Amino acid sequence: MSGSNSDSEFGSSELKKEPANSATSSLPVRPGSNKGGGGSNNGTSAIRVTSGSSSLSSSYDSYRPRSRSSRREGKPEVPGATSVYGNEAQEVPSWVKKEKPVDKYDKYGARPTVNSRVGGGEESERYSKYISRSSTTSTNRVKRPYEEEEYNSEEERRYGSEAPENSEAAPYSNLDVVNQAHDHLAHQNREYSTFRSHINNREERDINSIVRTHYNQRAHHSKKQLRKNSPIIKMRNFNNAIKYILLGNFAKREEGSDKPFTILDLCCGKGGDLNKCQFINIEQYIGIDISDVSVKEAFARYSQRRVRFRPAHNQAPKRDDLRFHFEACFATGDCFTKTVPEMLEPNFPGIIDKTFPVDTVSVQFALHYAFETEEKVRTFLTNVSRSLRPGGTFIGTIPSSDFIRKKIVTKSYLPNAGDKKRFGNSLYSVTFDKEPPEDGVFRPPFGNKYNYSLKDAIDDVPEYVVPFETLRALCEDYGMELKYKKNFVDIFNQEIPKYFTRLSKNLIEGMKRSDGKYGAEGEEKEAVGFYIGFVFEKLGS
Ligand SMILES: C[S@@+](CC[C@H](N)C(=O)[O-])C[C@H]1O[C@@H](n2cnc3c(N)ncnc32)[C@H](O)[C@@H]1O
Repeated sequence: MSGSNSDSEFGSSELKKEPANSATSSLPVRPGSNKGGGGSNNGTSAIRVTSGSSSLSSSYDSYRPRSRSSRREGKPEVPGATSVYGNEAQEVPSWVKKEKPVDKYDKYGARPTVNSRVGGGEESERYSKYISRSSTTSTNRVKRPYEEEEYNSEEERRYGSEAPENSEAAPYSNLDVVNQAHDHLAHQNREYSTFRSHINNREERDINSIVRTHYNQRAHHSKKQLRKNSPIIKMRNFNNAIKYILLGNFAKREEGSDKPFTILDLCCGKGGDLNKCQFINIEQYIGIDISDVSVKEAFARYSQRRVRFRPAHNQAPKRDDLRFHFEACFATGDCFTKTVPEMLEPNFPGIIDKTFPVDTVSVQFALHYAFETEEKVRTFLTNVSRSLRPGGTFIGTIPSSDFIRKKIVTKSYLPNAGDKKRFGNSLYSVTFDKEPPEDGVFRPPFGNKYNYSLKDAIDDVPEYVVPFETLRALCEDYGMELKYKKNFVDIFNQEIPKYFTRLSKNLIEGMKRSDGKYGAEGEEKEAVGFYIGFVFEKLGS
């Protein structure tokens, strides 16, 4: 069973439930399984969400942070806000200048223009101090007027076809069909098809290629399935509850500050945490992921739940429970080899000056992909640390190295794994690439690969052990101090009483156990116990 967990699940009789929290009850949220598959290039691309007008300048306006929140109304704009990313960005953010639209922005929703810059160009040098090697950056710029259509159900808006095997994505090519007519009744009646990825020549591919292809395929697949029919729906709900709790407890706006409450979601997947961001009332969201299909899905989710009617000038926004009340932008990029400015600035000029530092950096179910090399982890932590304000929090979920060590030390391996060592159950499995060390302590701490499978979510994808003490020591190097670390089952048991009445009814009921209590049980409990949540705080003042 899981690493550390106590066994006191939260009993249904212990608390009286209240109606679902409006912020969490509409769109289904996805657990740590936001996937999508077949990638495009290694560079960056982005989607900016506009405030409803089709003009370019108004899309820039939508990122104006200090003019949108009612509690900030009347406060002047501060165009040259200080940024931890230093003086690299333009002195006057270009998006303040209201430039005339140019032709390349006219084809909303169509396949975007791709600009490629080879390392050594002006852009890569500009940020070179954040990363040791020169980089190759390509950008896809696309702008799309925000959706005003409403959907009767999540299914109604789904679209697209299966990502072909090895698809090296057609970025954003489906944006123009997100509203296509869809027979959602037929969709609901269809049998659930469990996800399996189709990746050729795995052995010859690097991790980025496998991960991107996998998550692109996953994103395509899940668009055609009813989430509630997933065989791991309870685990998804449980994982989501954990993320609500972590973000709810540790993502905070700066006390006494009039800056917008901002979250940077690195490896954001399909935007499964947008609902959680609404739940904690953020004001700005920035999501980046290497899977372009996932990013496109995140954008679609956001734009379909965005505030539908902008309030008349100077009026407070109407609280429409079905809509997100924060600004958002999305970009495609490799968070482990590229810097945040490299990934954002080409598409959102001035964003670093204007929006950073942020209050929280979130990395959910993804940091294990970085532990292939120390360099990737350091690049990632540079991104985290430089993006955070002092006192800001770095919140994440990762596989537990304690859990893995226990499995190794107790030799709790499954049979039938050939000459490899494998542990797990019918829901999840971990197969070590090489013979694991007998004491379960991996030396050196990077590059310790295993293949992870989770039914209907992750199909034999390479991951790397994250030795927690290594992560802690590295975070300290980057000026971040550990505040919290706990196994998922313990987090749930300790925190759910506080959240039971705040989370949506669907989410809570979706965690009901066979004994009438709430939480994970049986094989699911072991599968969720594989993970821990952590919080680091950025030091300084
Ligand atoms: C398990 S999913 C989690 C998604 C999301 N954070 C959530 O909790 O729902 C892992 C995500 O990490 C992304 N990812 C993996 N390697 C990445 C990289 N180098 N840069 C950016 N994203 C990456 C994948 O594309 C995928 O969307």
